[in-house]
Amino acid sequence: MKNYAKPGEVLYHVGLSVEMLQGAKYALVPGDPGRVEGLAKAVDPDAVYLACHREFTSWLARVNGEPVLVISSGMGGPCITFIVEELGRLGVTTFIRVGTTGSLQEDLNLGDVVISKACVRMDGAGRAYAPIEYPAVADLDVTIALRDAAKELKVPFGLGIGVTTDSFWPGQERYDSLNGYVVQRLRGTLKEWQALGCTNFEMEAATLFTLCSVHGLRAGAICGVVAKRTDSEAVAPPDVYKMAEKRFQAVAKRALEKLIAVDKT
Ligand SMILES: O=P(O)(O)O[C@H]1O[C@H](CO)[C@@H](O)[C@H]1O
Ligand SMILES: O=c1cc[nH]c(=O)[nH]1
Repeated sequence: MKNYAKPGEVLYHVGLSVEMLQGAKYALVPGDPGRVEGLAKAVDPDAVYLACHREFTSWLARVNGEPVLVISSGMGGPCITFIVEELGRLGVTTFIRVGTTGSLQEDLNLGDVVISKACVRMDGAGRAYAPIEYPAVADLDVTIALRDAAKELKVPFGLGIGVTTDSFWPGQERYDSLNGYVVQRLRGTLKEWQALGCTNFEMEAATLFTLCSVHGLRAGAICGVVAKRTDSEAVAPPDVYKMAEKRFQAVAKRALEKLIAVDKT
């Protein structure tokens, strides 16, 4: 039996109650709190601010009349566990991560979007929920909605297996860290993920997928490419981010419309 929140109960970390969510079953989840308002208004110009607790800034939007929560997760696996645990208790059943990423394949360019059908579990938080042999897979319907939306909007996209890490620097084999050092265990991993056909590095999707599968919830992920790791370790300038942001906002909105329509049938 699920441990749902009681009426009037404001959950400790996200600062939200069932009443504030107005029945929202869908959540769009960017990492960055600064991205929430823009995403909420792109989805619904009349979206309203809800709360700001720790890294969790939240707004409520409507898509075809259906309430949709837009809430930041903060960075990394541990942070996104709070989103699944507390929003799950508030009745959210579908989570779409809307983030940024570093691409691993030559044909995934800066500003493109990448949809994850599964992720390699290089995170730590997910291990508290399921042994490492358990796969981090996205929900099929959510993934298809994201793919079809990207196709329809003619947004350049890739779809594949991402790699979720706990560390932006050595975990993603970056040598431009404070001490420039990557532990032996992680040297050569960039090439290996590329050889295995993985699409991208980011830091939350595997944890989200693992927790959602374990809890019987749905999850998907779409990320804009802000670093092209076949070329360099650097993060691209803001104009690239802006282009990616417009694209992932549009795809997320269209995917939600599709998903909501399918769910109603
Ligand atoms: O842009 P967001 O959603 O935060 O996602 C990516 O950006 C952060 C690192 O720069 C990590 O959280 C990573 O997953
Ligand atoms: O290279 C990148 C870019 C964004 N987010 C990541 O986790 N890695």
